[in-house]
Amino acid sequence: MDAFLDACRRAIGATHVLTEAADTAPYLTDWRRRFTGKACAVLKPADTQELATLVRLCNEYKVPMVPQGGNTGLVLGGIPDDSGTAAILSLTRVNRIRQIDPVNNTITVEAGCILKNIQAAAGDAARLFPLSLAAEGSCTIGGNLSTNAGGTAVLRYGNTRELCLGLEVVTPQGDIWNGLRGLRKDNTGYDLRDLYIGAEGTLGFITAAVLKLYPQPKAQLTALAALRTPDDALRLLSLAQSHCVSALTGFELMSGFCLRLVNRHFPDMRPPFAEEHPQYVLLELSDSESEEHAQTMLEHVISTAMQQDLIQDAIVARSIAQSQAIWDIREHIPLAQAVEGKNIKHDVSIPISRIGDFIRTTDALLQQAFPGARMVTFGHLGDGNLHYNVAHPEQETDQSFLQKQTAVNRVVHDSVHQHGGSISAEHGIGALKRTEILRYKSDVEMQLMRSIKQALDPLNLMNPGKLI
Ligand SMILES: O=C(O)CC[C@@H](O)C(=O)O
Ligand SMILES: [Zn+2]
Repeated sequence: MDAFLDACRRAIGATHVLTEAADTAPYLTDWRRRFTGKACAVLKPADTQELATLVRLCNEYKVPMVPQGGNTGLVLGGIPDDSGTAAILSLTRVNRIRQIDPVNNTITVEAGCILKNIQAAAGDAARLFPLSLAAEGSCTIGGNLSTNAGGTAVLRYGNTRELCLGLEVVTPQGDIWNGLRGLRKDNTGYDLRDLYIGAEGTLGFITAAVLKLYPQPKAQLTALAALRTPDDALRLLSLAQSHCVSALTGFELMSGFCLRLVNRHFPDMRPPFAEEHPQYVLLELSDSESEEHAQTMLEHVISTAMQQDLIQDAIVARSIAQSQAIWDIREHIPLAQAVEGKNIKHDVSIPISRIGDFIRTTDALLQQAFPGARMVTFGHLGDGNLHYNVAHPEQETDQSFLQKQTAVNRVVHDSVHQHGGSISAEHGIGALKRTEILRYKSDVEMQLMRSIKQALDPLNLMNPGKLI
């Protein structure tokens, strides 16, 4: 191990090879503090070349590698196991914006770029990079690509996969594949780009990407509606989609319990309604014409929904500050959950038409099996993606409830499966869901995935113990 670390120090400079406990600690525990792993070192290369050199060294010394970006993941995809054999390859210094091409509507960025910085660079060029999620101030695009992250604008712009035109990747052997093509059409063989996106670093490490840019909308409007049931929210979704078509860029469902949690832990944040309601929906419109046009569309949707008794109350933000206040409530749900205690997360997708039935059935099954369990149900309803998280009963501690994780997962994931859904919509599989997918994917599908892994990474050094 000493020889390996010395070689790493020669390759990237001793200050970028972290081995002291105080230096490595922030890289070893996940954001939710569910698990602390061990590593022989945290290696911080400056660029693709240095990363490739480190990967070659890891091959030579047979050191497993765990890639890490902003460490905001929710499924333990960027945390090593507790054997202490792996090296963490932190991409945070590989963070340049290489190029913006406003005519091609593309931006070329390195994996360690923080998402918010990419949005800002696009904004400076009068363009929009639409990927948006609560962790955008610290998550990195390499992690977004490796998990095929979703977020709050997938309804209109798609997930990270759909925003990516090309990749640069360091292969498991330490070669550099330059696939940084900014092409919208390219039918020249297997789509390696799509193979690497969502592979969670198990097939190689993404070091840079060409991303799509869009025109900036002329106006953005946010509204918050109060409703009785998820089924009413689905009817509202149909209404808003048929009236606003592609101008509807966000449609987020939040249960009354989610907003009570936010208010409990962030007392300034509460929905601006006189009474509490069972469900809420945040709608966002991005309009290419004008503020007035957006206003007219949104008011039409809301008044029609009120006439049809789909919504009980609603507020349309009149300023950027009001819009931000509504988004703040939504974005604080993950934070409020973290303060409340460690819950059992399920990031699921269900055919949109079956979501009402999924929530009703699964709530009842859980209440029967785990009386007092509290469902924190929210998410990107327009994408059929629910965060169906289960928090401990008030009379039980979170640690004691976590012991029941496998049994809780069984109820929820079996129900997801029965409703034709997926057990990971946007967070990935990581170490946390790795055994779960074995239950729901066919043997044929798992065997195809294993064959790909074996062909590309025969030594199993790339993020071992994750996904597959
Ligand atoms: O806390 C969660 O379960 C979801 C986090 C994130 O995907 C979100 O939509 O805010
Ligand atoms: Zn989400």
